[in-house]
Amino acid sequence: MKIGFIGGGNMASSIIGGLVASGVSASNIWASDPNADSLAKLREVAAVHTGSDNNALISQVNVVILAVKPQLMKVVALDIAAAVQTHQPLIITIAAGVASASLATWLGGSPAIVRCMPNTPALVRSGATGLYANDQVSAAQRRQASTILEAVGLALWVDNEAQLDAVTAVSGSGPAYFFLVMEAMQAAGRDMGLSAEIAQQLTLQTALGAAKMAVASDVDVGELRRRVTSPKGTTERAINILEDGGLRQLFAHALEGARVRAEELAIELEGE
Ligand SMILES: NC(=O)C1=CN([C@@H]2O[C@H](COP(=O)(O)OP(=O)(O)OC[C@H]3O[C@@H](n4cnc5c(N)ncnc54)[C@H](OP(=O)(O)O)[C@@H]3O)[C@@H](O)[C@H]2O)C=CC1
Ligand SMILES: O=C(O)[C@@H]1CCC=N1
Repeated sequence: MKIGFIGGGNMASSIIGGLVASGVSASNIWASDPNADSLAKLREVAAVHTGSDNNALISQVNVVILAVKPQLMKVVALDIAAAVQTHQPLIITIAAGVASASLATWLGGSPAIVRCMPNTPALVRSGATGLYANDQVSAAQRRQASTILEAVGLALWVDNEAQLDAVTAVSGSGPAYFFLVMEAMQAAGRDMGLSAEIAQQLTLQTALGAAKMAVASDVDVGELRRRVTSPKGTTERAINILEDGGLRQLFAHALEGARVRAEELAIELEGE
């Protein structure tokens, strides 16, 4: 597999780091980006081939990962369309909100497209990615896409593209919800007299420990919560306050808002 990244920013850097750490040779990775600083940072991650010509990259590889900002996707796709039609690589797009049909229209022909939604913990190889393949993607190309995204964490396929909007709401935006909860817990700890440093360390270690336990556990997270909650104890008091405040409904409402916004973004980008 020869893999080319168009756009060599944060996400490209993290995926390249994951690929190399998982045994892919840097000599099989290309990246193109007009930003010389971005390319220099990538070369610090691994000795990949770098350049500024997106079309030259396409002639070298059989998998192209589009990792530019969503708003740039149309102009980049129109520019590489002829080369993609000639060389027929698998196209993997990680841009939020760019529908595979829009991308296929811009590229022309019948391109094999995998659209995916990763998240920022990919930067520390603990990402969660949802993937969708259009009808042109072969079984071998699906395996290639899985291999690439699994290099930076969990990678799960969804059956239809609309489900990527739900993936965006759950795991794409998800790290921000947990960061918000951590911010709130740290602030509450400080308000109760802990130093900022202690409130922060206790909060972060608790988040890490809870996540590790949840992933390793053979019971669901509801049961893990009940095991912390002693009858008439401290946790019960706090949980009751959160439940009475409508936390579950608030989360349902918030995630539905994110899902609807993902739908809106796709329509906005289609029209650009
Ligand atoms: N960060 C996140 O939380 C997530 C990001 N994504 C998606 O990943 C994609 C990349 O995000 P991220 O890595 O954070 O963005 P970055 O801005 O870090 O990287 C994008 C890179 O593309 C470069 N670029 C600009 N124009 C071109 C061009 N014509 N050809 C090639 N490269 C170009 C940019 O250069 P310059 O800086 O000079 O503009 C920049 O180096 C986005 O589409 C985003 O939606 C998906 C899930 C999560
Ligand atoms: O907030 C956003 O729109 C993007 C998509 C998922 C994470 N960040």
